[in-house]
Amino acid sequence: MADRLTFTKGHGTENDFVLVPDLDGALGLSAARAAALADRRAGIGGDGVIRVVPTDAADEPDVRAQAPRARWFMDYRNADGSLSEMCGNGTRVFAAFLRREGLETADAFAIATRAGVKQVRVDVDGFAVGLGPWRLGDPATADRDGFDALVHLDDGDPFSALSVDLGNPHTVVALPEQVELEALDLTAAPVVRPDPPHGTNVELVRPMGPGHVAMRVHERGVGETRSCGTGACAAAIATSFWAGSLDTGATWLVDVPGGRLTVRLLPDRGVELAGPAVLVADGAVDLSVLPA
Ligand SMILES: N[C@@H](CCC[C@H](N)C(=O)O)C(=O)O
Repeated sequence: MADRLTFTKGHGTENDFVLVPDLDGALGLSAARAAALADRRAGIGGDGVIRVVPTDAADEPDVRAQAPRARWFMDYRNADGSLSEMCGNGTRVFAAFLRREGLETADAFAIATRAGVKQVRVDVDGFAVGLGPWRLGDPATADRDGFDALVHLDDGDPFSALSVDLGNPHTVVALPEQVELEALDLTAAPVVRPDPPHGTNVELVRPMGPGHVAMRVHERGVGETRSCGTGACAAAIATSFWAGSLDTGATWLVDVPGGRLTVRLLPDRGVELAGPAVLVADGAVDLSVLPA
């Protein structure tokens, strides 16, 4: 029998992931293998691939340093194989996997990520995860003008935008009233100026009412996805900033094509994301069809 790689497929508001358990850290996960697993025709299919690995077996010293506080590391790669620092929806699906497998048994625990240790707790609808601290990309420009970037979607006028860092980079567009969110063409990557040095995820946001926005997202390393957890936090933070009230304690509902997320703004630039996590299937891939 050929050697096989076991996996679990999961999603959070239809942001979908292939989870690869590497419980002794012996397996590793190359960019080419992650991209092959994420391929929706020749692989399993997903917006990202998450290796589940003991924190003390991580390659990066900054991650290994988190081992005393968090036992498991969410090693995240986008569908194109690129590394990302953070994935908000991924943290919930990762947490659901750890609990189902008995790797974490408490209702609250910490996980290691490239953006630092994150606290997870079981919540009514799934899990809630602290994703802070956040920061604005260029606070001086943002404070002066409300915006620090421009986003070009096609040949039309660019949209004003605000960069928000949640460990990974985001650029949030405030859509003018006459522009329909559903009508936007996100098949091509938006062009952002000034050019973000490490690329960016782009969120297009429409206010729906007090504490409520709708959002579509073009993810770095993927394309348009049906949800983005860190993007939902960035959307809530940017919308609060534009409204002049970064109220801690405020709760935001963020509607995405794949469902609804809840974002809570917390003191000291904290932010908590809550939403569902679904483990859909388990299987095994013949290693001979995957790149090393
Ligand atoms: N979908 C994720 C974000 C995944 C990483 C992102 N594409 C990046 O490169 O930063 C989320 O739920 O936050």
